[in-house]
Amino acid sequence: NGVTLESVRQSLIRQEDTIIFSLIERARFPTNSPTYNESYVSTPTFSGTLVHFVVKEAEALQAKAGRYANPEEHPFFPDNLPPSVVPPYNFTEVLHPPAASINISKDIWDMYFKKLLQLFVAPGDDGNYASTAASDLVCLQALSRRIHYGKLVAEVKFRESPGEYEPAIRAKDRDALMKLLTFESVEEAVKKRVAKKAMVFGKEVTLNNDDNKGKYKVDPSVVSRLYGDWIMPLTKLVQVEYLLRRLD
Ligand SMILES: O=C(O)C(=O)C[C@]1(C(=O)O)C=C[C@@H](O)C=C1
Repeated sequence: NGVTLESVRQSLIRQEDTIIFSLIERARFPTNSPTYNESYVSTPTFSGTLVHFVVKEAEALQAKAGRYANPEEHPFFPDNLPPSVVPPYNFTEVLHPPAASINISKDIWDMYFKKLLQLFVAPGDDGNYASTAASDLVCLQALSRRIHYGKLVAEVKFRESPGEYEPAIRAKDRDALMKLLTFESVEEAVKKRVAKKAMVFGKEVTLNNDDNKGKYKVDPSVVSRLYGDWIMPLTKLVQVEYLLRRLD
């Protein structure tokens, strides 16, 4: 089949649009801390935060609709998901089967709530907790898809030069694998491009030509930082995990 490093990079570039728009949508709301406070939700059947509740219930619904039959999708709460009600689609098998056991959703969840959110959301409370949780869900799913896409990136890299990767895989040498799969110049380009996209997508659009006064819906330098400090490192972690299992 026709996956190349070029084509997977094109997909990562396209996914930047989705991620940046999702951040812009979340940034419409202030922090809204009750969304993340366990004492806010009261039901005898669920204990946890509102965002946990919304993500779990949304995943149950989407599981029924077949979302997780796609190897590119990874639920945050994989335990006890209901079965799909739709017939299976025959997705082409590109990944090495042990890939299915890799799910770093927990790390993505922690990164998003403990690190990212406070960097691009203004403090405050406007009562829109349900919409806030719904926006978080969209961000989390976009980030998860991008980060787990590292499986495919790693597969393509392995296929292009198995001889380079095999010794490091056999030696279980994570540092060597990390070096092999890293392209500094690509990472620099990603950071610049996402900042530029944040400028373009996050501009106020008016009919006059008034300039934007340097105001954007999410700070372009923050988007660049999210990618450099969190999104790309987790994508690389997925690549290392994948490669370590590539010869199993
Ligand atoms: O483009 C690649 O080669 C990737 O592996 C993707 C990615 C990224 O996450 O954007 C990760 C590691 C590389 O150093 C460069 C970029």
